[in-house]
Amino acid sequence: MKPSILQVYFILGTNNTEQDPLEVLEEALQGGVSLFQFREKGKGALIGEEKKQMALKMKGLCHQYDVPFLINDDIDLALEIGADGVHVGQEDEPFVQVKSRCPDHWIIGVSATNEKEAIKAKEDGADYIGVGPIYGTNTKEDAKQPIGENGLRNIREQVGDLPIVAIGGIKLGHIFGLRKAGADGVSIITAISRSKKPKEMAHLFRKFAHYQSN
Ligand SMILES: Cc1ncc(COP(=O)(O)OP(=O)(O)O)c(N)n1
Ligand SMILES: Cc1ncsc1CCOP(=O)(O)O
Ligand SMILES: [Mg+2]
Repeated sequence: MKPSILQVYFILGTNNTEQDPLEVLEEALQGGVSLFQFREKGKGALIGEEKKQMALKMKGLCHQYDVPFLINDDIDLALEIGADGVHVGQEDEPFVQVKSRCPDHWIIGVSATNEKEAIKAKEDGADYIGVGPIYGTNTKEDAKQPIGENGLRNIREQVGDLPIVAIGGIKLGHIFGLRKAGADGVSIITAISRSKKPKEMAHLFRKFAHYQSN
């Protein structure tokens, strides 16, 4: 997997916006997000057939824009609808088991909050790690204490060139510091999903991320 695919990694669930989630996703894709994760959990989250239908619509949109479509946590759904990958955390189905169930070409990401988790994910063969929360976030109810840019830097020092995406409370102005601390990209929910202009916001994230990488 090319690390540049992580440049602007947008995550969305239906409860992360007051707008039509499919419109928000399409705008974000038009703005230039490079990777997408469907993360349907928490209050009012869709389940069963409704969740599946939403996932299928989101996958269709992502593919129209040539953006890989990943699913958070729900490996069964990802396999059923033919996603392009999955993301799992430390409390989810173990990575090694997930890897053995999924096609070789899939992108499989793992969360890491500290150096030990990051090193283990690298040894296990994760395609990338989602490192955070970097800053405070209201989006994830069970989020750990923020690790800051120093925490990210320490993890980068331990994992060599393993692709890293930073996550948690990220706003546009954070990109430069995060790239400097070793992130290949940023993973965002609120800054795009609750923006009045998701397309413009996604475009700015892409522009900044791209500028920094050149
Ligand atoms: C890119 C990325 N990084 C981290 C996470 C968090 O995963 P997890 O710790 O399993 O928490 P939930 O998102 O499942 O609540 C992520 N989803 N994506
Ligand atoms: C899923 C997740 N994992 C760590 S923080 C977080 C939430 C990120 O959302 P936001 O960009 O709104 O802070
Ligand atoms: Mg999870």
